[in-house]
Amino acid sequence: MVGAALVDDAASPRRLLAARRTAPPALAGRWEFPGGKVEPGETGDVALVRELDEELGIDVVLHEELPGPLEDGWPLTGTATMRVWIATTDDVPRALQDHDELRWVDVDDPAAVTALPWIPADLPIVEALLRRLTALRVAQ
Ligand SMILES: Nc1nc2c([nH]c(=O)n2[C@H]2C[C@H](O)[C@@H](COP(=O)(O)OP(=O)(O)OP(=O)(O)O)O2)c(=O)[nH]1
Repeated sequence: MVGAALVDDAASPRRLLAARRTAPPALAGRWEFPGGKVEPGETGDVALVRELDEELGIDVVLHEELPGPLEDGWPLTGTATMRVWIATTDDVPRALQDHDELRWVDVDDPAAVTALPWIPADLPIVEALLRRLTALRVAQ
């Protein structure tokens, strides 16, 4: 799997896009990083650019990857893993597929961000991401 931490500005991120899933029933209503499955023959970055076009109707630029504890990024449930990239877009994301709500959340309010009902496997990713985004801001 691949997912995007879509932010308003790669150098000085203030807002992060969370997306609320519509399916399957066990995950509907939970927030996640937009993205999906890498198809045969695709690299992860190519798959992520395609998924964001399909799901949100946006062209994205991928910036750094958020390193996870595994070679393939972050553990999800079962044996699945997800690589996550910080991404930006000049377009306005729309919930075209797989989501019923998109929300720009405030990176400076980590308690509010982590209080959203994320897919449980995403919470460690969200926490590491917030630390990384804060570090990028401080470096400015
Ligand atoms: N997209 C995404 N999937 C996640 C996250 N966290 C997490 O556990 N998952 C799981 C949920 C699903 O079982 C799987 C991704 O499935 P998906 O429906 O988004 O991707 P897909 O490419 O198979 O589906 P589709 O776009 O063809 O509909 O990974 C996350 O942050 N983003």
